[in-house]
Amino acid sequence: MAPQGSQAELEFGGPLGAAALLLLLPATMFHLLLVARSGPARLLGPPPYLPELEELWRPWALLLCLTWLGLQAALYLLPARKVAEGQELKDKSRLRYPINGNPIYDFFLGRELNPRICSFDFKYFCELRPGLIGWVLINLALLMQEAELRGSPSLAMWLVNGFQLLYVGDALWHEEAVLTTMDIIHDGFGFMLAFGDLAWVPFTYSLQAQFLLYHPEPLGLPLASVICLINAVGYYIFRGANSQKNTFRKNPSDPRVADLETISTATGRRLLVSGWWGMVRHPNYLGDLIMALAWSLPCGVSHLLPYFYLLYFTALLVHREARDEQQCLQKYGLAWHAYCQRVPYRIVPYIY
Ligand SMILES: NC(=O)C1=CN([C@@H]2O[C@H](COP(=O)(O)OP(=O)(O)OC[C@H]3O[C@@H](n4cnc5c(N)ncnc54)[C@H](OP(=O)(O)O)[C@@H]3O)[C@@H](O)[C@H]2O)C=CC1
Ligand SMILES: CC(C)=CCC[C@@H](C)[C@H]1CC=C2C3=C(CC[C@@]21C)[C@@]1(C)CC[C@H](O)C(C)(C)[C@@H]1CC3
Repeated sequence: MAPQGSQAELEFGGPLGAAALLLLLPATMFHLLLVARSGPARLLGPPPYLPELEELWRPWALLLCLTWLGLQAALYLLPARKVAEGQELKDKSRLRYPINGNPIYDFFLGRELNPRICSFDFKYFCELRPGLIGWVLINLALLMQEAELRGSPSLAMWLVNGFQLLYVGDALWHEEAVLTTMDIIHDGFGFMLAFGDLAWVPFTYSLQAQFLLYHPEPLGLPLASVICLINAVGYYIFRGANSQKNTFRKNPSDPRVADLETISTATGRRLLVSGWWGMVRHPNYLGDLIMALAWSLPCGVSHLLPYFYLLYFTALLVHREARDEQQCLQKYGLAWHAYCQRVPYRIVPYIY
């Protein structure tokens, strides 16, 4: 988390940006859900209707959410699990004093870096399990609803379910890699991650399946094969890049990465300058974006709504890349400049 106090560099547009996002994120999520089930499914138009307040309050829905979190928390606490050591955190041994923190900014980004009760780590717990598995369950429910409605799920629905199941399965399989993300090391546990993990991910990441339930899209085998190929290329780049960096960070002399070219930094850590990380400075983002495209294509091109994820995700990754760049510049100084000269493109080769 950025140091607190007057010299702290504020991110996300500071308190004003944080206040805007506090309102915009829930509003966008409701808008998308209302629009997805309307006939015209117009992303940019007003919502077709606004539900009454009573419609938004169902005691059993709250009970369901709490049961879901409780179940995930119980599984998380199971004693039969591997204990992994995390990265050294940015706040190391420094004491922090709550002087003049901006309440809106702090509420959005969170003051506490890794809030825990005993061994229960709230941020780590929320980052993966309830939201990501919830997303797959919502997708599955929509697939079954389509089967009830139309006799069988459409090919487009199968593709969207399959691609996103692969993505979530991959995240859970490589669970330990989450410990090196900026969310765990750098960001506090505030509204952004709590809302992002528990509401935004399951409800907006399942938008394509929601759209398909109300707007069936006929899809032939040839086009479906091309879309599968696009997803496979994206996944290959995403997994290849993430695994290469994780292997290198764990053990630079691992035979799978030992031959790659690197540059030294003053911290003693080295930076990869060949392999995936010699192509662009964020090859994993490129793979993720290609997959995002493959998740939207089964929904056809008649509506913008199924492409919302691709648009939002592009903005999120461009912003995230800029934040990471800033942090790496602070960490590695001149060595980072040398890396940028050697690998000039950030995400898309020869374009960006
Ligand atoms: N679906 C979704 O909503 C989202 C998905 N993601 C995905 O999460 C994954 C993780 O992304 P993220 O946490 O942003 O960060 P990255 O996995 O890209 O990690 C960035 C860090 O990697 C290290 N690094 C950078 N360049 C090099 C290099 N050349 N050699 C060795 N190490 C290097 C640096 O840390 P250090 O040197 O300290 O190791 C840097 O801070 C990505 O695949 C991304 O696409 C991310 C956000 C949202
Ligand atoms: C502005 C806004 C909507 C903020 C919320 C952002 C969060 C939804 C994302 C921030 C980083 C994330 C990651 C994943 C999911 C989305 C959030 C929480 C992730 C768990 C998805 C699966 C990947 O394999 C991953 C584990 C690498 C990834 C980590 C980052």
